[in-house]
Order: sequence, then C-alpha cells, then structure tokens
Amino acid sequence: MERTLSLIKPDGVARNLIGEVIRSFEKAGLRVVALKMLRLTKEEAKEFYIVHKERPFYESLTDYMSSGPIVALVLEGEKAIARCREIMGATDPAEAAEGTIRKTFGLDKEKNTVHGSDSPESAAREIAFFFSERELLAGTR
Ligand SMILES: Nc1ncnc2c1ncn2[C@@H]1O[C@H](COP(=O)(O)OP(=O)(O)OP(=O)(O)O)[C@@H](O)[C@H]1O
Repeated sequence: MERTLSLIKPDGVARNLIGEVIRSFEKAGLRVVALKMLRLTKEEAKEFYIVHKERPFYESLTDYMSSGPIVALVLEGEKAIARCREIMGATDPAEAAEGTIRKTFGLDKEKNTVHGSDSPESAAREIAFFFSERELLAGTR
C-alpha cells in the first residue's frame, strides 16, 4: 500500500473546499490516514518547495503558500501517488482534464487548490515534513 502527501492550498481553504477536495480523494478509494490544518511561515514554504528554488515563480509561490491556512493530508491506497495526481489534474487548471479537482476549482497556474507528491521519494520527504511517526501511527488501521 502506497502513501502520498496532499495539501489543500490557501485558495481551497479560503473558498470552503476542504470537504469537496477530501471527498474527491475518498470517492476514488484513497484513504485519509493523517490530516491537519496549519499555516506555513515563509521560511517553511521555501523549505517545502526547495526543489523549485531556481524557478521564476519560487518567490510568488512561497508567498502564496504562506498567505493563509492550508490542510495537509496523508492519503493511502494502491498507486496512491499516481492516483492522487490523476484526481488533481494538470498543474494549470486551464489544461486539466474535465472532472479533476484543478479543472473544477483551480483559479490559475499558481492558485491551483491542491498539491500532491510526484514520486515515492518526494512522498516520503513531504510526509515527514508535516507529520511525526506518532501522528502517522495514529491513523493506521
Ligand atoms: N508557471 C507557474 N507560475 C506560477 N506558479 C506555478 C507555475 N508552475 C507551477 N507553479 C506552482 O508551483 C507548484 C509546483 O509546481 P510543479 O511544477 O511541481 O507542479 P505540480 O507538480 O503540478 O504541482 P504540485 O507539486 O503542487 O502538486 C504548482 O502546483 C503551482 O502552484
């Protein structure tokens, strides 16, 4: 069974989409095994997105990600990483497939409502970024 890290970004929390986003994942058979609401500092956002530090959108993205509360979720299921990304849709909501979270709710390329880990390595790193072993154990069924 695979695990992935998903975030409901500030635009999703601000527009009362927490339930809708979690529903989309649960409907597709992914199980929530850990969850919390928090607000990243600018420094934490920069650390989380460190792989993008050379990209032109790094400053704007990390300002945005630290601009309001987010929800962090650990999702579990078969091929959870790929399935989560499929349910989210393409980075740019304008290019995302019909029925995906980003197509339905995303505002633009940056404010695209959700994040999902892109590989087993990033999932492990990102899960550990937000959750302790104890918090992860608590959700194990
Ligand atoms: N051209 C861009 N302009 C502004 N923001 C962008 C741009 N490209 C990506 N971003 C922001 O940076 C995030 C990470 O970019 P990445 O290319 O890793 O996309 P992703 O893998 O689809 O998204 P995520 O990693 O958040 O699941 C995007 O989700 C988006 O919020």
